[in-house]
Amino acid sequence: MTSSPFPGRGLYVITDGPRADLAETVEQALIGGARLVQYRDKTHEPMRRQKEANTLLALCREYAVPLIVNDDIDLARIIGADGVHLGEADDSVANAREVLGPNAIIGMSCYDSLERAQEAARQGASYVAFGAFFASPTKPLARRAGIELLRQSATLGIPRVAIGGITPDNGALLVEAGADYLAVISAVFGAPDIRAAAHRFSQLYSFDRAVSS
Ligand SMILES: Cc1ncc(COP(=O)(O)OP(=O)(O)O)c(N)n1
Ligand SMILES: Cc1ncsc1CCOP(=O)(O)O
Ligand SMILES: [Mg+2]
Repeated sequence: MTSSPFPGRGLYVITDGPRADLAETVEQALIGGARLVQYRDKTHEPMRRQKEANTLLALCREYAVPLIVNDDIDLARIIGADGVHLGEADDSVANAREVLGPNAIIGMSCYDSLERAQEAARQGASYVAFGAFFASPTKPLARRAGIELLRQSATLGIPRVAIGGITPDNGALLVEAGADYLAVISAVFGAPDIRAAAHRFSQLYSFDRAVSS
């Protein structure tokens, strides 16, 4: 099974539900340095979801940042998104790859399980996500993971994303432990200044940019 590489490390912002200023807030996060965007909307309004996802895709293209759709392989296919994020309630990596093709970015939630991550990598996932590492305001009942999982998964061979209650302050620990991306909702989209919040997260990876530039 082929998996698709995708660039770099950094801030991975995830939207959370309908909001009138969705596109503006995502643009602020992009200006602040977000390197991946996920459209996550747990409602069941297909027309609105498709319209919003299309708008975000056009915006992400302007900033050359991939757009990932949460849960919904069909929506990702219909709008031509860069990929999909799957959880334990969703379809398999293999099926998503079949539908979206070899270049799609396919992410898989692995919660606190190294075994699940190894299986996802074997099936051709582009990245795995662990967490929640901290108490999440967005998903208070999310299963918790320990930071050691990031060190234990160092040899997986695909990027590792950390999620759950991450702030610019506690995020440094996760980056140091090996998180390639920090996936964040509330500490970016709930911040009074979204661009500044995104910039603070991006700074946690500024060493990478200094090395690669
Ligand atoms: C990057 C990233 N990591 C984890 C999740 C959570 O996925 P899941 O467990 O399927 O939960 P929902 O987000 O669908 O509620 C994610 N979306 N993104
Ligand atoms: C979708 C998801 N899965 C585990 S925690 C979480 C929510 C992350 O949001 P926040 O950054 O607000 O904790
Ligand atoms: Mg899901």
